[in-house]
Amino acid sequence: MAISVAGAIQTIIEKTNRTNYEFLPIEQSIHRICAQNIFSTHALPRFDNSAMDGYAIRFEDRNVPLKVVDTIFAGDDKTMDLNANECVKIMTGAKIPDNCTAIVPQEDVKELDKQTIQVPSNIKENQHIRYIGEDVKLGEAVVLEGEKINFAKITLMASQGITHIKTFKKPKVVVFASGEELKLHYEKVKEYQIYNSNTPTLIARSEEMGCEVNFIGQARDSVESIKEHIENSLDADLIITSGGVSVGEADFTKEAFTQVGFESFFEGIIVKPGKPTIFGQIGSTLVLNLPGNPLASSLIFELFGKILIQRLKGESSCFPNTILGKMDEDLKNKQGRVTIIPGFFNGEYFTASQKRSPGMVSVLAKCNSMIVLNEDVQMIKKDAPIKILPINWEFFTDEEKDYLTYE
Ligand SMILES: Nc1nc2c(c(=O)[nH]1)N[C@H]1C(S)=C(S)[C@@H](COP(=O)(O)OP(=O)(O)OC[C@H]3O[C@@H](n4cnc5c(N)ncnc54)[C@H](O)[C@@H]3O)O[C@H]1N2
Ligand code: MOO
Repeated sequence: MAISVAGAIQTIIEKTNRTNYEFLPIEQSIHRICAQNIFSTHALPRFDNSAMDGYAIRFEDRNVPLKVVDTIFAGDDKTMDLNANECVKIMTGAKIPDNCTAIVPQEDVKELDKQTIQVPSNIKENQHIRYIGEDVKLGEAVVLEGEKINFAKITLMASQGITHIKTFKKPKVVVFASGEELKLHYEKVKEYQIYNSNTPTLIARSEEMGCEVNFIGQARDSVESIKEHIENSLDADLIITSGGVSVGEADFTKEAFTQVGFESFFEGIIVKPGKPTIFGQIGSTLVLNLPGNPLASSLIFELFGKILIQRLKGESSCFPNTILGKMDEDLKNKQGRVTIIPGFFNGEYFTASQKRSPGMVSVLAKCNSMIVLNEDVQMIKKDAPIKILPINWEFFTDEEKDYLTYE
């Protein structure tokens, strides 16, 4: 029985989670998912310090000549108090005297003689002081379980003296396809054969998403061959196949999966394209059977496969997020199923791809995003607000844009 889009997502979330972990040096943890809660053990700044090279003074002394009694450098371990009408020369990052209430930058100060300075009277109390804990408080969350490690989290961890971090292991994914008409790209094709473009696509996309992907060749269209490929893949967390899920007479995928103890969670999603998608498991290995049609298989991977992999990675952000844009021209739609429309978003307008039949191969090479229309949508008017889901998305463009924000 085919399931709704929302039901399919719910099932994927319920059936998928992550527990295996490994410890990594923080520099190698980039793009991995944190498997522990880390809280700060050092406040940042660790102590009140100067943000400028200049003079540390008591604010109440700003109108009188000040005697320079000492110099404090960053890294000095000096604890002191200022007496009335005294100041110290101080460097950026150096610990300030306990009762210092303003730093005056060197260039704002008038030297009266070698030992005496006068500061401008219009300075502000607490200026140029970086206070303990204003950046990171003691006990504040640094990285939480389920968060993705990016360069900025590495900054935070390094600033806390953390050397290693518990991360979820990369999900192990196996990708293969079946079909007598298919040849892999390094093989010779006869006139009646085509290249298998789905397997390399799904391998690349899974790898891009942070999986450890194994390539195990291609099954022939026979139950025995597909079974052999499945049995060889049962140490994986996820098997992704494409093709053979429909009702054709040469579609042996279902039969082969049944024979190795496949339990299905759903068979078919009420979505266009990609309705014949199947999701289930064999033992502890999850299985996503995508349709053979190349565009259908890629779009289903984008909407459902990515959620599945986010979950397998242990990432708490696993639901698709959207960006608001506008439709660049009227778009007609056939009602009945939730429909995935690939297209190109230029930062303001979304242009639906003219080519989008499920069997096409070339479509996503010219797209960077998609929209997902509810089943009752007949028409999206030009300029209507729409929710855009990124696909190939890096925030760069080939035309130079004015990126400044104006009042
Ligand atoms: N009578 C029906 N026929 C079909 C139905 C249906 O409901 N009733 N559904 C159609 C839909 S929708 C889809 S999607 C396809 C799904 O078919 P399969 O998943 O069984 O895929 P195949 O039959 O093996 O192939 C379909 C198509 O895609 C090409 N293909 C397959 N694998 C690859 C690959 N790895 N790389 C590139 N191209 C691939 C294959 O040559 C076929 O052209 O079924 C419809 N039919
Ligand atoms: O679902 Mo199949 O949608 O034609 O490609």
